Amino acid sequence: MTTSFKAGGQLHTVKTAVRQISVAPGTVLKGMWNERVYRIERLLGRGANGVVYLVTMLAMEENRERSSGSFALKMGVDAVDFQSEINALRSLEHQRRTQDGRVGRHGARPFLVDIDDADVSGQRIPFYVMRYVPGVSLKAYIYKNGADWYGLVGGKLLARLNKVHQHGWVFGDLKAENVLVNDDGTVELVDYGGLTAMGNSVKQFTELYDRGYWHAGSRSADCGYDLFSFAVLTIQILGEKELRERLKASLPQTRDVKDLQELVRNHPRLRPFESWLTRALKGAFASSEEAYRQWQELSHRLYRTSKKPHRPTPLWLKWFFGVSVFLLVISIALAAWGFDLRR
Ligand SMILES: Nc1ncnc2c1ncn2[C@@H]1O[C@H](COP(=O)(O)OP(=O)(O)OP(=O)(O)O)[C@@H](O)[C@H]1O
Repeated sequence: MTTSFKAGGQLHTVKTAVRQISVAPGTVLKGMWNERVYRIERLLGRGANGVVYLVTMLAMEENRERSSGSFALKMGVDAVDFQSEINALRSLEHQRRTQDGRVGRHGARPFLVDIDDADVSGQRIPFYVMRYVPGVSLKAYIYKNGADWYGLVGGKLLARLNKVHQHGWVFGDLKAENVLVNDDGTVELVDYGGLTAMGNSVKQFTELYDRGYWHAGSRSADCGYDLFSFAVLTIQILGEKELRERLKASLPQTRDVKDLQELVRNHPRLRPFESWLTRALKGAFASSEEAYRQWQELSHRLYRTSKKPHRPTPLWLKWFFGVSVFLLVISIALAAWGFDLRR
């Protein structure tokens, strides 16, 4: 759960109202001010601040509706709740247009497409439209494909964070749900509500991944803040059960980064990453560029010395193997009973 600068009671009211938002697939929404039209395709996710749907933008051409692309549309209860996310996306969009100079090319899709209100069952609902990121959460990806893939995917996530840092930002609210991984292993970040300019104070974060919560440093936005969250994320993905047990056994006031370091040291899946994780937890990397390079070196070394990440065996191959073994056993049995198989 994300903690933000809202007062506790107010946050609770927002969450309850957000839970009640539900729009059926096929519903067509029209923005009240910009008059763009969207068809709801399916629910993508639900958070504390809003509900996100996959939508198709519809354009009218010769009195007929024509689809003009897929996007993610986030609805909430109060436009103020979206303000920090919208500001962040606006800044990223501005940067994309001015610095990258690649508008319109593949891979340079807009961060922010529209901001408006819509009438949903007689209620005015604020929404904004952003680029759609295909994929599943990092946790779901590793659960499906196996922990061996973490070295590769973790490297791609660090490369993304490095890019954010190079543009003068800190992501701020890094957590498993905000990292989406595509089938081909492409990693993208979603929910820019925690994006903070370097040097300012991070205001939207999730306690578990927060450096301040572990008494390991301030909430001042520097690249070490995101690298710390990345280290906790790694511990959570590779040692979830042990981390949960540790959290249950300690009080938030007494939580200490040493608990995390000890967990890493004693966990068979985390120990190979110990040197890197210890540096990230201590804030000892000079830059995320250095952190990325060291992660790549380490995971290549681990990849070469351990077994290669396996791809799941296709079902047909398992059946083929099973049937072959069965036929072999039958043949041996028949031969043993004196049947001449050549007759
Ligand atoms: N652009 C996007 N493309 C695809 N899926 C998205 C996109 N944005 C959000 N989602 C999905 O919707 C979920 C909720 O969105 P988001 O994290 O923005 O909500 P939130 O209310 O800010 O959540 P939190 O409780 O973490 O603050 C995400 O975890 C993700 O699965």
